[in-house]
Amino acid sequence: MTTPIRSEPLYRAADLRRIEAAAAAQPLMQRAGEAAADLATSLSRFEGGAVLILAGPGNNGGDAFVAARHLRQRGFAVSVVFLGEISRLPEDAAAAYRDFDDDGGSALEAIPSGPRWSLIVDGLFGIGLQRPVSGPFAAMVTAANALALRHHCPLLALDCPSGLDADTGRRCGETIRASHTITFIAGKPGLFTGDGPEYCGSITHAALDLHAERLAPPSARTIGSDLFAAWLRPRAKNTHKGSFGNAGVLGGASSMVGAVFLAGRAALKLGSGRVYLGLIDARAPALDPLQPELMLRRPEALLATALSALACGPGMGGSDEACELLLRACALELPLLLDADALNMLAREARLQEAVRARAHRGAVTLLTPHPTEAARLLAGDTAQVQADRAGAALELASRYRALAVLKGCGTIVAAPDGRWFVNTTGHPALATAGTGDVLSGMIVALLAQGWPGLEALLAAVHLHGAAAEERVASGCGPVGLTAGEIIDSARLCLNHCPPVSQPLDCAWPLARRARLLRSAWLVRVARRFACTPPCSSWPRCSFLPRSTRPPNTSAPISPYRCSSGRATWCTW
Ligand SMILES: NC(=O)C1=CN([C@@H]2O[C@H](COP(=O)(O)OP(=O)(O)OC[C@H]3O[C@@H](n4cnc5c(N)ncnc54)[C@H](OP(=O)(O)O)[C@@H]3O)[C@@H](O)[C@H]2O)[C@@H](O)CC1
Ligand SMILES: [K+]
Repeated sequence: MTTPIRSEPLYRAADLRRIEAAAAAQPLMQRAGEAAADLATSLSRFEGGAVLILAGPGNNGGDAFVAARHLRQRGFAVSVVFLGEISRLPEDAAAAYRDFDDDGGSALEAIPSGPRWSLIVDGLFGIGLQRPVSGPFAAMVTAANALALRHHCPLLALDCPSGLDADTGRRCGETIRASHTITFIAGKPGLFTGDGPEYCGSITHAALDLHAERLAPPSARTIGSDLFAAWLRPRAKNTHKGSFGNAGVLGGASSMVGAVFLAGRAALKLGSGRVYLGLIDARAPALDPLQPELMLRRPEALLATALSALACGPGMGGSDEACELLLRACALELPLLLDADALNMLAREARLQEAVRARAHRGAVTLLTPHPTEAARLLAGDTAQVQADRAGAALELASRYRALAVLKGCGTIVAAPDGRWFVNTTGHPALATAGTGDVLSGMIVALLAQGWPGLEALLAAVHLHGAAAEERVASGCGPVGLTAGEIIDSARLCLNHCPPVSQPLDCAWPLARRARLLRSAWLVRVARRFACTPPCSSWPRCSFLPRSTRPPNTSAPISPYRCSSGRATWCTW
């Protein structure tokens, strides 16, 4: 399993500007360029090989000039192609160019044809991208992508791939398809949602000696198990099935009964004490032979059952009967999850919308889990609009329906009506198959039934659902042909292996801070050993992952490179 342990802060460009302003006195561009050069050194296919660096007209180009100078000094054959006017460079970038020039470097106007590139570095645009990449910039992006493919060399993007909107994850014209991205100061939401994961490759974070959260509150967070670890309590000994809630699933119109079975099986295996299914199809079987623990009922009987939480929508259809059942479900005072057909009915029926909003007034939790097309229906827009700003769409859903909202897809977004939002970093394209949404609904309702709060249940289920797909693919079951039902056992495995809040994480920082205050070299050594994996020379400036929270059996390196200066040596994604 490669489940991220810690949630990380994410900043939109406007919020990052606040951090940059607060730290304006610090040589951030020098640190960014140096961290980029460190990573470039470890990525380059040949020591001292030919490195192509693209520099743009803003500060992203400045980072590129600093990196170029360092790489030249380390013996690489560096070619910098600069698109812009030197006289119009911003102040920091102009200084970076002068240093590069003074060091004997020169900027070219076109990509030289001779060398076999060992590495390509993209420093065209970062968070300052304003419009679609076109004209000579687009030609440069196309050429860089083609060269990286032809020369089988890594393509390293500085801060974010040029052409990718770092706020939204939307492609804006021609876009660099990076194999690696080094992102500065803090993560940006667009790297993790929409087109971001496809275009960023492997993401490394260089904090540039800043602690972003001390300078500005984050715009959002990635989902890590620390966000819900408090609810991962060991089961008490003196318990019984009644201690873990009654989950209900309502749906299963004619020819769509399987959706309810999938949700029900997932609810059972994610720990709900009892699971009841209400099937609309009058000819539905009375038993799930593969999961006889599930209790099948007529929908009316399900709504009369003492449930702890209810999911409505899997295979529900859109009949008048389904709509009436949904209205009755909305009147119940229990956590209510609406998915699939229930969302389509909600988009269509004003009285349902009223009923959902009324739940918020009564303090009843409602959760919506649309995919982008369902979200578009709920927002009376189109799918492209939703995908253009996934976080914006999820927040709008949460506020319009006064409900917790999940916008599914690559980099699932979880949004709360109070404006908080989260981006999931687990998952796999193997999930793009029928029934995986039903499984997610079952997982969520299981956690709700066990008494989890709505937001934590959503965060955990979304995170574990993605982790389960990764686990299935890693074990050879997929990506092609992975079925929704196969995810359920892995989700159970992931839940049972999910680490609760770790002690070292909580106690290492205070210990380390105290050590620094006391200037005790011995205590510092102890704190460092306790906290860092691997022990890191740049402590306490680096971020550390406690040994005990390292994902078991992970093949992914925690720290893919270690810089010679001991600066910015960490990667958490
Ligand atoms: N500030 C700091 O402290 C630090 C900043 N850092 C680095 O700076 C980056 C942000 O720098 P930035 O704000 O200068 O923006 P950047 O991404 O270089 O682009 C702006 C330029 O591009 C132009 N332009 C935009 N879109 C275009 C298009 N489609 N086609 C053509 N031109 C287009 C735009 O022109 P304009 O729109 O003004 O005409 C302007 O000239 C950040 O990502 C990080 O890498 C790090 O060093 C850490 C410290
Ligand atoms: K870039």
